[in-house]
Amino acid sequence: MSAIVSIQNLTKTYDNGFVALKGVSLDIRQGEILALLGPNGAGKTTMISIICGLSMPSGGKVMVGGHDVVRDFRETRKLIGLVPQELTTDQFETVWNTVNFSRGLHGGKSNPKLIEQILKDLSLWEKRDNKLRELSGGMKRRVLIAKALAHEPRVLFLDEPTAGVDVELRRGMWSAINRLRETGVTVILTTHYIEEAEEMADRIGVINKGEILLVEDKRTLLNKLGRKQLRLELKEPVTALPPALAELHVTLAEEGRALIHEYGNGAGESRIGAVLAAVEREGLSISDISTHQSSLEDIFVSLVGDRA
Ligand SMILES: Nc1ncnc2c1ncn2[C@@H]1O[C@H](COP(=O)(O)OP(=O)(O)OP(=O)(O)O)[C@@H](O)[C@H]1O
Repeated sequence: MSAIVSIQNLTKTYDNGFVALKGVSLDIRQGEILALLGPNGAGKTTMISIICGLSMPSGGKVMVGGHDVVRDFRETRKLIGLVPQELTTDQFETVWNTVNFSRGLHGGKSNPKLIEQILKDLSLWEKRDNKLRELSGGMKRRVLIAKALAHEPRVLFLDEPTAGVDVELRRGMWSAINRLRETGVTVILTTHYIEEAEEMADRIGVINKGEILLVEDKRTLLNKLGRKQLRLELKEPVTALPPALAELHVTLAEEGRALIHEYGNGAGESRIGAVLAAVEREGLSISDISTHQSSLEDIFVSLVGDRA
């Protein structure tokens, strides 16, 4: 897949001397959903603002659809839709007018059929004649997405699309965003909800203190860094771990009432069979067995420390 957004060695130093981006390089692939995770102040908004031409880079280069975001600002802006966190448009305007006007603002020819489709996709069609102030918070957020889509961008940036939105609506927005991807739009979203990244993203980028810590295919990331844990509850607690089990990297937990065996790519080959056979040989009785796989959240916390 070719890169629709190419970021090379991007730096940003604010006027007060604060270095918000320290040489970020990243290729965003045509048609993917990329989730950018990072704690507060990591530099996500700074990076998006530069890509969207709202802020000047201090160094490095950003290309969108083959155009330089500084030199060819008009060209790149046409290709980009940005969904900010807050709705700043006229609250007394209707949904239809707000979205339709947004298309005109970007120089697009009137296209009522397209606006109708966007509103239907985002489940806003029934509300098209309502004023924005009459909508719920979740609906207002969807109006923001509709506005950004009205000029048919090829790349859509969503800054915290579901912050403060209830679980049901969040799921609705996820499916709306997935439908967008099916139409070939590249989606970059920032989120604090790890679950959102886990659910939606093809790739995950982790940014911290102005640096990209990693960008990885979601499945690869979970396989590479995710650990699995086998847990055996013992009927009778033991005071010491039999050497045969210690050799298999089994540890004792809960004051001798449980045995833990870590495996998975991050912790070497699985030797579950050998562990179970050794438990049997040692004459230990098991009352329960469970396994646990570390989540994206575990991985994220281990990458950026407790600032997540
Ligand atoms: N205009 C500015 N002048 C000086 N420093 C700034 C300015 N704007 C942002 N910063 C600083 O740059 C850093 C990165 O901010 P940015 O908004 O990009 O982070 P973020 O990852 O989007 O955070 P959040 O998750 O809280 O939205 C922060 O430490 C912030 O205080």
